Amino acid sequence: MTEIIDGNAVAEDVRGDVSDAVDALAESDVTPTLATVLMSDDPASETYVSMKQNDCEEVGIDTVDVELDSDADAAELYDTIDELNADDDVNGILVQMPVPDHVDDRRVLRSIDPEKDVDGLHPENIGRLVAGDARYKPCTPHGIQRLLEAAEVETEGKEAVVVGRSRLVGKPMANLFIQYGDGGNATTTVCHSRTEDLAAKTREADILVAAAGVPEMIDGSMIGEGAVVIDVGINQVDADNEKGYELVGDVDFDSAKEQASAITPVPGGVGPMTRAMLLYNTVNAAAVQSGVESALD
Ligand SMILES: Nc1nc(=O)c2c([nH]1)NC[C@@H]1CN(c3ccc(C(=O)N[C@@H](CCC(=O)O)C(=O)O)cc3)C=[N+]21
Repeated sequence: MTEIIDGNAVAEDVRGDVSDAVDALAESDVTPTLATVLMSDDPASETYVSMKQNDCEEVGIDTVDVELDSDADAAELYDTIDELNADDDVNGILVQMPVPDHVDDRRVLRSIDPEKDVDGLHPENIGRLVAGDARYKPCTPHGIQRLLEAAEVETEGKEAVVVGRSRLVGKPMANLFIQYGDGGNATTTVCHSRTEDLAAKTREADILVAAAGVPEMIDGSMIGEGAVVIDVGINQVDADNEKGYELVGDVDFDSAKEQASAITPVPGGVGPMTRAMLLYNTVNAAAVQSGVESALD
């Protein structure tokens, strides 16, 4: 039987740990605060940001909610970041990606105070991650590590194949797989849009992470028997329902499930874990900034 890895359940466990850590910080009069910054009219981005705020409320993290017009000057966003950097009440800053084309997203990530960069995307934090000295692990790859751990999937000595080389997922995921220690020590291949004979690579995977952002591009014929399949895709495709769309992954679930020993669904797989690890990073940020020990490792 193929195991369906339940991201909602594992995320609930993480939120429980986070909530306990928030209670412990309260004894030192510390309340973690996350600022979310949204500069987009995209309904999906709006939904994700409001989900992140609801998650915070559930575990006792305060939020600051900044929304900028998508056609505002880029300077408004840079100024907002400067203000949040200077605000001692704010422990974590998340600028929802993507930002509009007229904004330099690399400058955005560079300007967030690295200690408040709970997304783990500042060059200093990426550098530390690659050096094996991570401060905040980027939320999606970190969440995937937790999912693999929860499903008791060994990575050591295994073939890990990551499809996609994004800043948010593919690059940090591959880096975590090659690190020493638990959740690492995997022989790692990164595939992308220029890879020749993708299927030959993906079929070799013991652990396959699909993070290319192309709906259902990985089907059963591309998966080796018994592989563990982690689907990072959250693609909206038109559908004949109330919302007018449905979410599909980068993996064709039905055919992939025939081959895999374990697989994450979409929705209910990686997505909830990404949000849970943001809470985790925010609590650790609050602890570090207030000089209190965090109950989270
Ligand atoms: N600075 C930044 N950090 C991010 O972490 C970031 C970002 N920008 N931009 C966009 C992506 C996307 N992302 C998601 C997180 C959770 C779900 C999620 O919880 N999805 C639910 C379903 C949601 C639904 O029903 O629509 C699930 O898969 O079960 C989705 C998408 C974070 N991202």
